[in-house]
Amino acid sequence: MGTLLDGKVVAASLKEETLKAAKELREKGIAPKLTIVRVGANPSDLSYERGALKRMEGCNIDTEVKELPEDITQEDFIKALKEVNEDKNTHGILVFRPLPKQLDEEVIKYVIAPEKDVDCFSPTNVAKVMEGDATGFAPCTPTAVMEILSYYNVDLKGAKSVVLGRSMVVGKPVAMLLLGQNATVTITHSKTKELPAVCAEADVLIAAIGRAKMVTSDYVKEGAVVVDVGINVDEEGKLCGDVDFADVENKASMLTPVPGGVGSVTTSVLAKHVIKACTLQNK
Ligand SMILES: Nc1nc(=O)c2c([nH]1)NC[C@@H]1CN(c3ccc(C(=O)N[C@@H](CCC(=O)O)C(=O)O)cc3)C=[N+]21
Repeated sequence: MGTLLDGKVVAASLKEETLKAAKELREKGIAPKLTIVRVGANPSDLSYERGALKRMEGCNIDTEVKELPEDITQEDFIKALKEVNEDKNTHGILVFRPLPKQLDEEVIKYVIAPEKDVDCFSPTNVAKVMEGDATGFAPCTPTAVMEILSYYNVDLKGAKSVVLGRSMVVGKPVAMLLLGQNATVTITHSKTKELPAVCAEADVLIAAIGRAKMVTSDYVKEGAVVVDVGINVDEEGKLCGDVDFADVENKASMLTPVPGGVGSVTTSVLAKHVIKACTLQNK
């Protein structure tokens, strides 16, 4: 079988860098802090929150969770978010999404302070991802994909990369990040004609379609690098990716597992972004 791209190893390497940077900030009397804004108590938000809080603790980053009622009005939500924007002790803000439907994300995304927006909610940061402007914050999950590829020295220059999925949280931004590393990028989705054949041309395949085990060996070229961004639940109620691991593992040269792949690096990227935000705010 191919090489397992182990997210835990990549996460540990990122944590080392982040801890060192946190220590240096604290020596200057600055305590890096992430504030999480959560509306209600959605299980997938809570699951990410648990992982994020644990990771921040391990990286010596302070945290606060601003828990808001499920039925909060748009006006009250904006007021609460502005308070976090203005909190001098908060350097990074993570707003769990999607927000409940009475809240209009198309309006709220302009409210979050771009310099504290560590998961790319603000259009300012979305634009910076498009422009390849490193002063911004790309979303944490696509950045985790890039960290894994970089850690394992996957050469992206000129590589044929295919992104399966076009969401604003993964597909589109990861395509821009790959392009930034000089990959040749194709974005595919559920309407793509001859989808398996298009994916099977990829040297590097990023699966972010959100359908359990959809990517079988007929989507994969012999020797391809396959990164699985999916977090789904299978028939047995177990966590699984978009890739049918058992079917693909002997065809791919490198492959991420789920769990233990991209998902386990995402919170380390979040921590890295909080440190970056804190450093930039104290220049
Ligand atoms: N602005 C924003 N950004 C997000 O990234 C975001 C969000 N809002 N809202 C909620 C969803 C949900 N989400 C999860 C991530 C990992 C696990 C998860 O299960 N992680 C496993 C690891 C999985 C693995 O290893 O692949 C763990 O932490 O142990 C769950 C949920 C992020 N989200």
